[in-house]
Amino acid sequence: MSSIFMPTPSVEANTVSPRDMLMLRLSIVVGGILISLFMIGDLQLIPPDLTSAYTTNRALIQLPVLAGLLAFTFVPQFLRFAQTAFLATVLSITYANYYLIHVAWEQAAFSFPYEGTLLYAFFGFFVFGMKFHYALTAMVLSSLGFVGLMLMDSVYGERTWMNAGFVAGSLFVGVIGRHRIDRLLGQLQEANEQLVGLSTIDELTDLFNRRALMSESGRLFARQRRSNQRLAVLMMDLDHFKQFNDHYGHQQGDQAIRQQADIMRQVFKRQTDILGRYGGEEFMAVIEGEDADRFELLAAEVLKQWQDRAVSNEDSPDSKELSCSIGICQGLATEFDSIDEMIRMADEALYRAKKQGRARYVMA
Ligand SMILES: Nc1nc2c(ncn2[C@@H]2O[C@H](COP(=O)(O)OP(=O)(O)OP(=O)(O)O)[C@@H](O)[C@H]2O)c(=O)[nH]1
Repeated sequence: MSSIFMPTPSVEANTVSPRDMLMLRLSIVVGGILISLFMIGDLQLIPPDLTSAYTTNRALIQLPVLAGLLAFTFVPQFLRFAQTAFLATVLSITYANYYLIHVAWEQAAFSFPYEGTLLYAFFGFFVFGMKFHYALTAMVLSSLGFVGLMLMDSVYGERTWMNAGFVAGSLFVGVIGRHRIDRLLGQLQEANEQLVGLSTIDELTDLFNRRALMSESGRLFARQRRSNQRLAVLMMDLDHFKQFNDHYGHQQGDQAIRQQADIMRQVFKRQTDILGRYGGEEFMAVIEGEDADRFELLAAEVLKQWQDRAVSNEDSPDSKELSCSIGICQGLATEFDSIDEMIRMADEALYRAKKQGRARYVMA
């Protein structure tokens, strides 16, 4: 879950799904509704001479602060400053509430309830999803503000310091809860990344495995088709690899497979190039490009890299050095039905390369 509102350590706060954004806006509106509902209840309870101060505080400070946050969510830079905005919002409405407690005490000796402090902070911690450090800052500043208020006005009589302790203690529990959630989300994200790695990467070569290769190349094909661009599928297969394996052993065979992967990484360097192990000693590269010549040059470079390495293959009936054969299918994506068709044609070209004597490439 890559969201700024349910943050994870490795995710920067610059991407968020439209659904998360909608949920955030809805929660701000719900916060506004809650404050409005409190107003209806409070106005029945507070002394009449406090009505004006109370209404001004709620309607002209607290609700506009929430409205400001809501408006800010529509600003393009919001994601960069979301956490700061949450902190500022929580502190603004909390301190507005402190002011209300102060005014109620001063004007009418009325002990206005303090529980809003907890509700506002918890709303920030768990509904907005404030990160741990922001939640900690909110806790410290809210607690200090409350203690300052209690030093100024003994609003709750002999329960004053008990209430102050209750506020600070509750906020502390909230912050610890936030910390645990952040840690668990971080662990979840890590496990998720490992699982994605395991399910997409071939262990021996670190290239894409067949499943990932198929889905990534299908995606590239669709993209090239939409923009009527060219792409190529190169199927590569080590020559007489059975003899190599039988002669040098399976571990050396694995080493040769890794070498093929290294060669591919050296030759196909573009970020958009999709490289994978199709199975056994068969490999595939799916690449985009402007002209067919480039694809041939790349295939020739793979062959040359094997020549340069001069890895012996004693028992090979042809050349005594390890080589690979390549089948290429290239063209505008719109000329093909699917990536599967291109793979099939590249495979047929590979078969012809084998038939024609191996250590070469053949165009479909
Ligand atoms: N060491 C090792 N060998 C593998 C692996 N996967 C497949 N092989 C071996 O690759 C060999 C493939 O043999 P064949 O399909 O007969 O192909 P070839 O001998 O390369 O012959 P041509 O493709 O016609 O040139 C088999 O001996 C497999 O055991 C692997 O992961 N590691």
